[in-house]
Amino acid sequence: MAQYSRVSGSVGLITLQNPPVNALSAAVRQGIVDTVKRALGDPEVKAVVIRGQNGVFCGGADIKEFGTNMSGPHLVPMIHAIEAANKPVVAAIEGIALGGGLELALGCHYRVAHSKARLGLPEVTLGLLPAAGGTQRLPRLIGVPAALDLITKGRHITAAEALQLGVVDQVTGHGTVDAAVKFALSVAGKPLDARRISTYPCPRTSDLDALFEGVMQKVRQSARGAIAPIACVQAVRAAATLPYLQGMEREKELMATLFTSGQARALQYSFFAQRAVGRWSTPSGARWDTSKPRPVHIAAVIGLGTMGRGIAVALAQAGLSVIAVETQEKQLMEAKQAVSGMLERGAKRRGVAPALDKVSYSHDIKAVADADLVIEAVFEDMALKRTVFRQLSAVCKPGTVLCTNTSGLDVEHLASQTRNPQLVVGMHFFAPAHVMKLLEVVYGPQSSPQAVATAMQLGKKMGKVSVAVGNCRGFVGNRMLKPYLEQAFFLLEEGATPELVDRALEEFGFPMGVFKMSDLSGLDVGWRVRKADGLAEPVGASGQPARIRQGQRYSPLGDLLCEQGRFGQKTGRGWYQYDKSGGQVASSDPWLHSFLEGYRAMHGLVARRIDLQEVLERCLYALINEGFRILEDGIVAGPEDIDIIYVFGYGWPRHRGGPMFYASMVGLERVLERLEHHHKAHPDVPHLQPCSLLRRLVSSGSPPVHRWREVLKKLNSQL
Ligand SMILES: CCCCCC/C=C/CC(=O)SCCNC(=O)CCNC(=O)[C@H](O)C(C)(C)COP(=O)(O)OP(=O)(O)OC[C@H]1O[C@@H](n2cnc3c(N)ncnc32)[C@H](O)[C@@H]1OP(=O)(O)O
Repeated sequence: MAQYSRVSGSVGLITLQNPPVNALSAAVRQGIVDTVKRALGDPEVKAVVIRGQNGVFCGGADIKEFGTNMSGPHLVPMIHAIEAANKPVVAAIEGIALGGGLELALGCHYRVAHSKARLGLPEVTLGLLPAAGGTQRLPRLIGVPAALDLITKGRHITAAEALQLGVVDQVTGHGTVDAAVKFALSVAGKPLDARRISTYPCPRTSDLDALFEGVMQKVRQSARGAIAPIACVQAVRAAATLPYLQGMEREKELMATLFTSGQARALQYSFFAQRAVGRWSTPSGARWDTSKPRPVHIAAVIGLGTMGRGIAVALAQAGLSVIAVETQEKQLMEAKQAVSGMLERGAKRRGVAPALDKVSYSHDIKAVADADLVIEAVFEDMALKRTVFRQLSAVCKPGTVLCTNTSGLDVEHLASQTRNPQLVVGMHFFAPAHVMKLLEVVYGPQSSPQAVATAMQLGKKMGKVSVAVGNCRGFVGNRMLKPYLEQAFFLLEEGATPELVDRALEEFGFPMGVFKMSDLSGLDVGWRVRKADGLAEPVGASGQPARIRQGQRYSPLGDLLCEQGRFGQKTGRGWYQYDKSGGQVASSDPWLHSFLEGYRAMHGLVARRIDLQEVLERCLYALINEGFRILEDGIVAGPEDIDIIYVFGYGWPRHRGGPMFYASMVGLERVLERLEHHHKAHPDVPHLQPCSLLRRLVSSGSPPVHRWREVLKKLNSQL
């Protein structure tokens, strides 16, 4: 809706009303059309101001309407009518002007913004382009290079940057609407021809072809298969080379292709999934809206290795007082230097003062006595963690929430070491912890709703996307990673190379294939875990055959590489070779290929031709199958949790929505059929055996992913 009033005698004031972000729903668009008509038809009105209710100008088109039968007036003619008006129209921008919201403002003759407002055309992040004239007006207003930067990245800018670029005409630190009304009165009656952006020629840029070629190349590289950024470049090119109306036609054509694409559906799903994970619930009935978090002012970190340092930085940057504990004096000194450096670099990037005084350091665990919450980040060793939790339980004040940053060990077991197991949860950060957005908050059967709520809220404060998950080996992300890695190893045994497997996954959209990723994170990490699990014993030591362990097919390839000291990038050798220890550019390693040949020969394996499709099916469907098991086990509340974990923590391409969304796009029947096929070929691989939830979903008619929660509830109630 839009409300109309008259202010200061001769200014028509239009207020968009659609909380929380005044999205341009059909009702709002109709309201704008009606109120603009009214203002223009009122002889007493000399100028018009458009604002949004509750200090928010407009968050753009109503995303919830996409995929429905959209009714109501179209944005493009509505904005044209505003631009063509014979009375000045001023946008009063408070809060945000995003997407269609900014396009509406660009249709106005003037823009006045509050200093705290943020503006942008983020459509590309939803798999779209600014199709209400944004790709045609913005380059005409601020030039092609700046417009390309904003439109292809979907970057939000501050009011100060908007003023500098020429997107807005005035910035105010006080009442934006008052300033806009005053502005409107000052321009009433003045000619408007020079204020209609669509009539501007696009500012000339030297060597346009070279500019677009360069940008297109960069965009293709970073898009990893996403089509919207490419369409954005094409649309801006139309602005630079065609008359306005033809450019608008091109914008419409490109948008039509994007609008119905699977990628746009995936990205819009991801937008809502990211918000859905904040409305967490646990099987015991704890919920985001009924569980009250404890206030956390002082947080402590135990163990200042790579993870602990990153966590301390993230906590300090979020404004908490941090007690950083490392028992080894030398490592404490090194950590102090490293943390200070990270804080300084981060502050420089963000243009703020470094929060150095927020962190205090100690080698004594008793220093955490006053902390409201403690995050243990010591070496991934259960015995060590047990000791730390017993100590924490003894030294911390009553009510302190105790968290472990384990990446997969049993949170419940750690809780059992303490006097108050209900106050124990997992906070599984991803490296580097001050950069990566994902946080898995792991609740055990005894974790109190308050402890879960406290960790979830702290994650939010730290700028993380936090997902509440149940306690199981590897939680969600690493549990699903296991079958994925296992398939990659098996494919090598059967004839693939690391290069082939990585190519398939990178062409799918992962930033790095599984073997390059393994080289980056260190092969020794998984080796240690497999040794602890009694899997990675040298052949003969266990009396087990090399390729069968604990009754299942096993590939010792990773262990054999580790036995050779090939730990990946850090040793300059792994699945690839690097120019030096710590080198980052992977190149194919002839040694590895002859090693694989020798391995196959020793085990009587005959290499066969494996294509990219088989790599994708084996690796991704095995991972997805585990996702269904996780849903079946009630480890997460819905598929959105899994998808967000994979997009934010494991490099799953966002334009493919996440593994569970992808499965629903491929078609559950197809995923089931291919898993059955691969399981038949490899009956000794339990991870390829389709999980019963997948079968049940297929029997229920393969409902779309947004209906799985409901179907899951129904299926569970029938058990
Ligand atoms: C074929 C031709 C069709 C023509 C279509 C014309 C195309 C126009 C292009 C567009 O305008 S696309 C939309 C562009 N806008 C955006 O991408 C903004 C998306 N929103 C955000 O980035 C953030 O929500 C925010 C606005 C910065 C606010 O962030 P904040 O953290 O403060 O709150 P949230 O939790 O994110 O959001 C609160 C609440 O509002 C819902 N919401 C936000 N934006 C929209 C929107 N544009 N449409 C509908 N709903 C929106 C959000 O989902 C939250 O609600 P929920 O119930 O908690 O999910």
